[in-house]
Amino acid sequence: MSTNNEPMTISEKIFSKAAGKTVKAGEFVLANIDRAMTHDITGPLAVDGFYEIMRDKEEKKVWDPSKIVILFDHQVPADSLNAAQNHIMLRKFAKEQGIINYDVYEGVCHQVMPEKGHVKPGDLVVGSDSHTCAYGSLGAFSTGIGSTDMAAVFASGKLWFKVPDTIRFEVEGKLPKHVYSKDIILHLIGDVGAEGARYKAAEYAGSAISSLPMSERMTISNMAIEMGGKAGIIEADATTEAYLKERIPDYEFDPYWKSDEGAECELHKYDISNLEPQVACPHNVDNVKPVTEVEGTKVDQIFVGSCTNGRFEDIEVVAKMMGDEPVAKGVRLLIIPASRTEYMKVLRAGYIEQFMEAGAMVESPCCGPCMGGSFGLLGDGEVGLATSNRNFKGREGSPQSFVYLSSPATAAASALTGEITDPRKI
Ligand SMILES: CC(C)[C@H](C(=O)O)[C@@H](O)C(=O)O
Ligand code: SF4
Repeated sequence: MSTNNEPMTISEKIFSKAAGKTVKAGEFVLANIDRAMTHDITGPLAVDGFYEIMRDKEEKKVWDPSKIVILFDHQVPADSLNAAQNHIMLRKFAKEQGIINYDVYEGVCHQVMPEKGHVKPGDLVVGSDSHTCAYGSLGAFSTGIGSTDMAAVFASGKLWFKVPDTIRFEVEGKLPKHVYSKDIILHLIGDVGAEGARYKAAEYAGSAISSLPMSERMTISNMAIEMGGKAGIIEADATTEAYLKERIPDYEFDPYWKSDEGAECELHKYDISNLEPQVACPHNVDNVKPVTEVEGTKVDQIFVGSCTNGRFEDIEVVAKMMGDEPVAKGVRLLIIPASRTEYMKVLRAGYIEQFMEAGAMVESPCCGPCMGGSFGLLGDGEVGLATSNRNFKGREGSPQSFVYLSSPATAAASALTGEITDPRKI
């Protein structure tokens, strides 16, 4: 795509393809969207906005139904009359327009989108959800937009962007035992802060990233927004290729979709060989401390799930660490696999029986208590530990509650003791 030999970032390459001409960071472009995702919370407003835009048109059709995906995940199964009405409205819209619609049983949007093969390297993807940056784990430029922007995408398939600058995190070293990609991303966010990557495309590279399996890469890309990032990209490699070949029959690896050597970026280097498990403390995601500084904090509820850490691999870590031990007295352990597919893997491995024996609760795939809009809420003064991505005041229920964020391993260790516990000591 490049017309000269200047090195380009992967974001510049993707926006050049989407704009049909070579563009650089800082330029404003009208970009063609490859894929658009919306869900049960932000979808209804996008649909209303779409009809508003189309009000004078005789034919009120979306630009390309095959490029839109509608999912229900935040309030499922419908937990209020309002949610039920929203589901009805979106089902009707999807049917009329011929749009793919994953219903209440399928899972969390950011798990289902990659899982069902809706994203590939080099794509420009938008979703009306802030954690849409998760699909950067597949080498796409993927970002969250508002419902009114989504209405414009439904109508035209295009959206204005400023091509972002790049902030590149080169992470080297081998992860110590019981330390996971969640600890890496919490460490990075704690280091650069909640605004550290504002309107930049975060790129994650280096041996510590390229050695991660897809499940752990998704955790890292998912949380780019918690440092203000517009995207969170990991260039595609053999691991990505193997994941995509199972899902997109005609997928062919294209080495073009990566940042060129020497492309302009703000570079941050890390060595995680001695990284401790990390915990984000109330009430900000960048309030990150090593677990040893917060161990002993009593917890009332532990939530293992969400688009950040609700995959089979995450839940397996918990199952293995807990073994035959019960959940500590007085603690509620809530486990919610991120999708039906992940749930089935957990089921087939025998872990659901193990968790139920241990006194945990296992729920069908959904966002659950992640953003406090559904069930499993925290009451006044309660302390929650979660494997999700946000711990803002009131995020999981009462504004008088406290949410800590950690890896599944730290969550499992804490479920056994009833207090925040260093998984290396179990
Ligand atoms: C409901 C939705 C708008 C929201 C988001 O955009 O992130 C939610 O998914 C969240 O995690 O807070
Ligand atoms: S699991 Fe949480 S972070 Fe992910 S989409 Fe749902 S509410 Fe948002």
